Amino acid sequence: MDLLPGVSSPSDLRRIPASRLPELAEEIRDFLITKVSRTGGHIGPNLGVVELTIALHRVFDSPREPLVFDVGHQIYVHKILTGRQAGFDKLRARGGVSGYGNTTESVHDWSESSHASASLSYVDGLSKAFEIEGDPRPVVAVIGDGALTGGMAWEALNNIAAGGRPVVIVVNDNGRSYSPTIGGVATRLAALRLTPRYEKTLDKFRSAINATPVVGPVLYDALHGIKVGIKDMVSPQGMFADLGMKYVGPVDGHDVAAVENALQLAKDYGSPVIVHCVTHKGFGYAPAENHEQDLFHGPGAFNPETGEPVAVPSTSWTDVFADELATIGADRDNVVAITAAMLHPTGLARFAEDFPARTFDVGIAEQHALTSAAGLAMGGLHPVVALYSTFLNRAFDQFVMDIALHGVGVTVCLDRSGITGNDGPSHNGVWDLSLLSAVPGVRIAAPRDGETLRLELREAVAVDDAPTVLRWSKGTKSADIAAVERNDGYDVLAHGMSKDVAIVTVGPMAAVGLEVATALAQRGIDATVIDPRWVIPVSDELTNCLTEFALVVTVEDGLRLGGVGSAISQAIRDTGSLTPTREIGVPSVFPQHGSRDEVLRECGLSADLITDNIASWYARIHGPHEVSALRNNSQV
Ligand SMILES: Cc1ncc(C[n+]2csc(CCOP(=O)(O)OP(=O)(O)O)c2C)c(N)n1
Ligand SMILES: CC(=O)[C@@H](O)[C@H](O)COP(=O)(O)O
Ligand SMILES: [Mg+2]
Repeated sequence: MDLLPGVSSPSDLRRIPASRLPELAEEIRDFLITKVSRTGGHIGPNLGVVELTIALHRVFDSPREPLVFDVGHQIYVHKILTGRQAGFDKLRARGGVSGYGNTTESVHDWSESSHASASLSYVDGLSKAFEIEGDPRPVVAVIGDGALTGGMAWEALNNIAAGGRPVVIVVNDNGRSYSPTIGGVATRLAALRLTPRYEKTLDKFRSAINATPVVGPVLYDALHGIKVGIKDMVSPQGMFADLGMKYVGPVDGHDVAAVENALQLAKDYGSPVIVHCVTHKGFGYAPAENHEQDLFHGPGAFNPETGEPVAVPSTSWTDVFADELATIGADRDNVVAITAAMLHPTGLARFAEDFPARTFDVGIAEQHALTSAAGLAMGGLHPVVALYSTFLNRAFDQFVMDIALHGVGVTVCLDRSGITGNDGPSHNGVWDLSLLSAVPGVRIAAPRDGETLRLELREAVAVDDAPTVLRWSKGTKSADIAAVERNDGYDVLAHGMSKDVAIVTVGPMAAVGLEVATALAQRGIDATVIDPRWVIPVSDELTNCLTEFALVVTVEDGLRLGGVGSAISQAIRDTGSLTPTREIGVPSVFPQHGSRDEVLRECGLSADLITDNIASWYARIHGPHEVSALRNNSQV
């Protein structure tokens, strides 16, 4: 009889006999493959933590003893074991479970952010809180080898190691981020992975001691300290011991009993301890295990039998960037590329293939990526840093103080800008325009289609005395939209017959702007659609053009507060013009996961809602009589 349907809480799990846990693990794997093949998601990372998560919930009493998952993309098994199996039919979609932690879904979840390398800081804080409250309960972080390459993890380790509090850090070491994890930390972990003899020694030691009648278990505990000593001798783990952290492992992360033993040891230890679990991303599912690029890190929907993708391939914004950067790389040998452990997702794989010596994977280390880029630029090169927009947030200071302050020629290319949707609030790339428009000297372009992306990327890498930024959305690129008039400071995409309304669109909102203009015309309102291309700084040419209109509306897939619209309105006001302006953008909220279109609509960024708003603003500003007169004129 299947076990999984009977598990809706960790206490249900703990009632299952240890001998049947491998069976449960297989049921969970089948569940994951069946569900995630339909919805898409992080199948690889979650197949790698099935046994680990079972062991976690058998040893620790969640939620009283917190389990914090780093990034949270590997949290599906935790959700399956904490009463949320039904939510997987709509995983990452509206009405289903989110793809990361979600405190609204369950008390078992702690962090909702999908930004890596933060889990140790959460548990540092939680452990300090419990200590102050006189509560000796342990806290647990599960952090991947990739997330361990993020600087924040080491800031936290520095604090945890000195604190003496019951913090258990489970290193889920599968040797991968998307690609093989880079750097000294990864190399050290790999060396540790090669010393499995430690676990065997410990097992023999434990079984010998525990076999001693009566005094065995007591003796085992009493010898705990010696075992720790043995650990230090048997397992070279200077990396953590030097920090004052005890170390258990390396443990076979797919052996539930071995992981349970190691976790119990760590829990009993009562002070900061690392449990090093060696796992395999995609474990138990051949299409994932054989997927060299990223072991099915986060595919879209796929055929469960073959692993083949279901979606029909289309040209993405990322594809256009990848192609154009490789072409630029051939023309300009001083152009180099930097990724923060996302070579393929950001489109740098082609450049890396053509120019391996000019491509740098710095690990999940966006702050370092930017300041290293400043160094590369100071050294005479032109770095192109490719990130997802949301991950730039954590490197804002480095952008301002290490790049912009020095006026160095670094180009930052932000993929997944704007609303991404299914990856939840922490993945939307909506802060970039507001944050960066405040930076002195920055130049920001928002391509509206593939052609303008190519053009603006070339323009960006030609600038060597200021930071340049390009930002584009997730997924299929917009159809090319030709300008009906091209000026230095802006493109006109559609001319109205009068100066009723100017709709200034940022990037891919151009297509929406043209839809709105057509709809307004049917209501007797004339709209001109304008794409600034380079949206920050606002060009004088654009500002002067806009002051001639009766109403200026900007539309951007980014925060309304402090976005491009704010900058344009301010530029118009600074001329002394009284032209009324309105800014349409993403409100300052954290929208829940859903499709991009669903979330854009909720934010008021759908063509019909924009049309209604512009019509009502126009009527309110210019009076209904004028609108009807206009309507009469336009019918002439
Ligand atoms: C700050 C930040 N940068 C980039 C990412 C994108 N990202 C998500 S998972 C991942 C790899 C994580 O590797 P690891 O921690 O080893 O976990 P695994 O996928 O191997 O389980 C990356 C780079 C992120 N979530 N956060
Ligand atoms: C976990 C993580 O940060 C990424 O893997 C995220 O899921 C982005 O996925 P896409 O590449 O599909 O936008
Ligand atoms: Mg990993």
